[in-house]
Amino acid sequence: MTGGAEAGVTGTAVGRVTGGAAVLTAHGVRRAFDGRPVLAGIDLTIAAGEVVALLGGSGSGKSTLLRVLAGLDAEATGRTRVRGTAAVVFQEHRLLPWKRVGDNVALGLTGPHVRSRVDRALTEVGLADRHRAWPAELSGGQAQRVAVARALVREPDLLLLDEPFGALDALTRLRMQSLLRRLRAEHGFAALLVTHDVEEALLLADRILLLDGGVIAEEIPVDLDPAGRSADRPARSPDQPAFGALRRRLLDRLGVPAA
Ligand SMILES: Nc1ncnc2c1ncn2[C@@H]1O[C@H](COP(=O)(O)OP(=O)(O)OP(=O)(O)O)[C@@H](O)[C@H]1O
Repeated sequence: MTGGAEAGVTGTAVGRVTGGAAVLTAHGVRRAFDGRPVLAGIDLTIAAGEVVALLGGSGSGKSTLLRVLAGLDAEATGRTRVRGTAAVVFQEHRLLPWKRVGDNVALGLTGPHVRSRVDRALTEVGLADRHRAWPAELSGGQAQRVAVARALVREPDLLLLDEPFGALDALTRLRMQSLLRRLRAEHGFAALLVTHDVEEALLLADRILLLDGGVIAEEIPVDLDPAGRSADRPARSPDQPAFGALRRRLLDRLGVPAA
């Protein structure tokens, strides 16, 4: 998906991103359901290559905001702009069950090198040999890897991720988090990650935004080791004291009492 104009939200693809430029800007985004405001004026900028996590309580409007930014909500108002190419990964894999894995990844691609691009993307998510499998033959984690490959094959400047690992078991989720860190280090895409999971936000993000009362109520830079700018740097760990302190601060802010 490329950032494009949708009724109510103006968005224009204006070419590839160059270093340091904002890959996403949103200004004054509002959305109400049945007269009840859910987004009440959101301003947001994501720099090229930056990973931003969007945290907030259940029903705070995280998925609504992501859908607006993805150009999937015609009713929202405000301005959004994506520079370059954006791709979305949802909590459910959304693969077409009647198409083989490779054809799902290739969906909508044109040009002479589709097959090799698809093979490369599947290899990058560890599924080089599942090209001809049907979605029903995959585990939940594998299906979600295919969904990531389908996004990756578009060489996105920005990934919009809506609870992408939320339906996976804890071990698979950890594997997917480290896959995302590695892919980000290799490809340098920016990402907006909607998550319920404070630890996931701290492991992956450069910056955390707290959505509350329809606005970005707080912005917290994650001042820990880089979350994967380079594949060989040690990954962040929940064992680090600074990590624990930030986790506690976020849980307090979300109203989760200390154990
Ligand atoms: N299509 C819709 N019609 C009516 N109300 C909606 C619709 N989509 C979302 N809402 C309402 O908007 C509010 C925000 O929903 P949203 O799914 O964006 O929250 P969320 O922060 O992603 O929640 P969760 O963390 O539980 O997924 C909720 O009160 C929800 O009921």
